[in-house]
Amino acid sequence: MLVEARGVGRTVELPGGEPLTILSDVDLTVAEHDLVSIVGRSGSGKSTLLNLLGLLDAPTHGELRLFGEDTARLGGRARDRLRGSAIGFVFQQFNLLPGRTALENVQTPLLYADGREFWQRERLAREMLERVGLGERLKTRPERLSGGEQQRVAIARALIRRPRLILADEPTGALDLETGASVMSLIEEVAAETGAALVTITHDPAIAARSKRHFRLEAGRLLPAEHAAGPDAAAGADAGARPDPAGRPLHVGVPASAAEEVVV
Ligand SMILES: Nc1ncnc2c1ncn2[C@@H]1O[C@H](COP(=O)(O)OP(=O)(O)OP(=O)(O)O)[C@@H](O)[C@H]1O
Repeated sequence: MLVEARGVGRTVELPGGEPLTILSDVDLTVAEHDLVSIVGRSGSGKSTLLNLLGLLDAPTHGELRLFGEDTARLGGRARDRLRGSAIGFVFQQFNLLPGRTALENVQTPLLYADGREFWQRERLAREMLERVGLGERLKTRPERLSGGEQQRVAIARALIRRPRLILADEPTGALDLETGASVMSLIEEVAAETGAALVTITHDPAIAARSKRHFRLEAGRLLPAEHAAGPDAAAGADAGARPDPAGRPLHVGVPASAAEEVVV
């Protein structure tokens, strides 16, 4: 199992000393090849949960095991190492280094790798950029690429170490509908090739519908999306068959029936 969260929560202390619970009692398991979506209103705790799964923050309650390891037992260096080698992040804002070429951006994670990955970083980065369809833009800087191309560079950078877990936070939030769908297809294809699991946080029901399992966060609690109420409820049972706002059928990467499967 890649992720096993049991009763996971996070409470922070406000400046006045009062506790604020941001997440509580989250139970979640994620296996290889899993495609999980999490929707939720602004402030419901989505980024907080993703930061826990990405070893960027630590839970204050419960048990979080990643790749079989109890994360509470990991020291700082072990966490950094595990994050770098096993987790790939894709963000809404592509977070590319300006002034560096696509090739340089994609190589960045390998600067901290050992052995073959380090020495062959340029070749690996070139292969990855070819894989995402940017083999002709290796020497181009992000500021001269379109949003969709920049996200492809970010995906190549996130996936160059073949992470077992891909965490995507609003990966299509800055892209138009069609570019967003093709970027999602690309992430899903690369995840399928490597057996990685993909956990996507999104406001977009069409993006959520592409997953196999659907959840929503409500005031810090993780619920199956079919129990949802409110504007994001469409990410649950029937989202796979919904037309997009322009009235076209959605390009979904999974059969509509898969969008109905909710497993907790
Ligand atoms: N360190 C912190 N101290 C105090 N409050 C925090 C802290 N981190 C997060 N919060 C609060 O916890 C809630 C959840 O935050 P989080 O960023 O996880 O929400 P989100 O669902 O990702 O929102 P959005 O969709 O707007 O990004 C918010 O109300 C936020 O202000």
